[in-house]
Amino acid sequence: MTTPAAHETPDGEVAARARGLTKAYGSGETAVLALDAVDVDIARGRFTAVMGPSGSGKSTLMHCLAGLDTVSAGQVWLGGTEITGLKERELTRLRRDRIGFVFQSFNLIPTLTAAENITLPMDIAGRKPDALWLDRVVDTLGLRNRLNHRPAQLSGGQQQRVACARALASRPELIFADEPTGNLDSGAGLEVLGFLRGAVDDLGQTVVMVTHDPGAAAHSDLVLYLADGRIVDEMEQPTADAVLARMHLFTRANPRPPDVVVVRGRTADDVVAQED
Ligand SMILES: Nc1ncnc2c1ncn2[C@@H]1O[C@H](COP(=O)(O)OP(=O)(O)OP(=O)(O)O)[C@@H](O)[C@H]1O
Repeated sequence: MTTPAAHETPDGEVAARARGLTKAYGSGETAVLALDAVDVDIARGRFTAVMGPSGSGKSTLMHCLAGLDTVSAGQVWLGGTEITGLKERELTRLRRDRIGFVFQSFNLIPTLTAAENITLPMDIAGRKPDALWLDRVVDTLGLRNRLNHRPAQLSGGQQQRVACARALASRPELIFADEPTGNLDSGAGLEVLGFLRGAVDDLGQTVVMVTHDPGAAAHSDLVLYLADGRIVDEMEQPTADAVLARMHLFTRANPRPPDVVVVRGRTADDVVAQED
């Protein structure tokens, strides 16, 4: 590994960790506290969804965990590497070598074929893809017959599958997906979510997905709820109904969630019972 490890995290099962993660934009009266002393562990080999109202800090959390944004205070680790304090060049290398990204808008290069798009980050890095792994990724994502197509010749769902394959190609430690189904119809969205689920279950990958969609979050193992820059709740083994009920609880009963977590539970019935 080329990136210097400053401090080791105590737990090898954690793919990413933040302690006291604080991010403020601007200063003085116009300052915005996007993240307010967040502590979070992203478990290795799991699918974690991050939800919360618009402006709650979801993208900022993802960007800080991925080393795309600097932090105002606190520490972030990727695996055993503390990334807070790394120089931009080191961060660029770390992102390239150890993190995969899937964006809402696919971000494919229109002049390249699907195959070329998939291997582009590794080509830029001068790394040779592991052929067996790449084969497995291409087959898992059902792209075998589309490898010579350019993005314009592919449906939205197929383009996002190419983007997923690109994120997986280097077998990264962590994949961040920011609203990966936001530009897809529900059928194509379900397909992509199924593939992200498969990347965790069948390929042993770790996925963190930002989403507004309870149906998408239901594909994850764990939902983290952000509000006002803080993690205010979490839900294991979510269902779409339970996620929806929890969202309603925050927006209807507690537009500004309290300091402490007051509601835990899995089903809509649980939430209604506690509201009563
Ligand atoms: N570059 C920036 N400069 C100033 N303020 C910013 C910047 N980026 C984000 N913010 C502010 O930080 C807060 C958190 O933003 P963030 O984009 O993380 O929220 P989000 O939960 O991802 O929202 P959305 O669901 O709408 O994408 C918001 O108040 C936002 O206006």
